[in-house]
Amino acid sequence: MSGAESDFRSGFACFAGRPNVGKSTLMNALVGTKVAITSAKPQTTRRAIRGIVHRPAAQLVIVDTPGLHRPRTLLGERLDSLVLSTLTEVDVIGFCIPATDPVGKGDRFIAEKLAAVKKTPVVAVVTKCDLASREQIAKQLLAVSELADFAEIVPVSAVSGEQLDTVTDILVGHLPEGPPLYAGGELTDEPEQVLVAELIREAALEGVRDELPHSIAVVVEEMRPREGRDDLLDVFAEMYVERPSQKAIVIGHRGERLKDVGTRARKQIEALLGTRVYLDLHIKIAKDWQRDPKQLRRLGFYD
Ligand SMILES: Nc1nc2c(ncn2[C@@H]2O[C@H](COP(=O)(O)OP(=O)(O)OP(=O)(O)O)[C@@H](O)[C@H]2O)c(=O)[nH]1
Repeated sequence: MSGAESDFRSGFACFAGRPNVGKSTLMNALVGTKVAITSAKPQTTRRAIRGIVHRPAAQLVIVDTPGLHRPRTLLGERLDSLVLSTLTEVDVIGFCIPATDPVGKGDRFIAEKLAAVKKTPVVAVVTKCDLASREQIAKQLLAVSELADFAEIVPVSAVSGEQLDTVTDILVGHLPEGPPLYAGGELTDEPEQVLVAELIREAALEGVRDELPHSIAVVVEEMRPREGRDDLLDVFAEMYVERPSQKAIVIGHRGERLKDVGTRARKQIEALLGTRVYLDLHIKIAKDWQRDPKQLRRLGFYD
């Protein structure tokens, strides 16, 4: 490795914190205008990626933390392996606490959970500082310092942009040395429907990748909030295989496999979009779609 390469740092960060503390806004502000929710996954990491911060000497990949965003799952029995594995897989955790609210029970609860993930350093990020006075910020920094033993504490405002670079620098400081995980151009700006389709395809391929390496395509026909419910998104998707024998594999004995695929895909989609999802998934046979230009276009593979 050359000297320049060995100075390069790359790795993963995630943000935790109570709802509404400004995690999404901060992530988007750090990533800049090129916000990309992408499901691209390096190596074995299977997390939804929020965005990638490119620096001359570093690449910071911000991943979503399902569960720790939402009190329902946080307080429920679902502070489960998914959340914990995300927390242990990242190189640094940003714990967001707003400057505007007193430190409370919810913050303490999350702080304890984060402290239990001993392996991963936690940086406390005091958000929304544009809404607080200097004294308020100073007091909050002190209160936060008493909450747990953080690697660092940094005040920031995603809205005014104050200290955004500092937050990035601090997070990057906790990344290991290593080459970029993504090429600059690899950062896609794909629409959500494409990402959702990709998550369903991934779930369908699990366990049958060898049998059906390239034969599954997924198209999300429609995504819309359930009428009268602002917490539920209906996702209508079609999965295409090339032959009846493949359909049988995907469906599995008594439909068990398809049910599993639906459940796993739904969880991933919920984590990506941060909302509850009803997934309506059907399988269709598109005979030899890989060799048919018209079908390829329909399935989203353009020349
Ligand atoms: N003034 C100000 N408002 C902010 C800032 N960051 C976030 N907000 C606002 O706070 C609200 C919540 O922000 P989000 O980024 O959605 O918070 P979140 O933590 O991702 O929320 P959940 O998705 O519910 O977990 C939004 O109305 C934001 O516009 C900030 O730095 N300054």
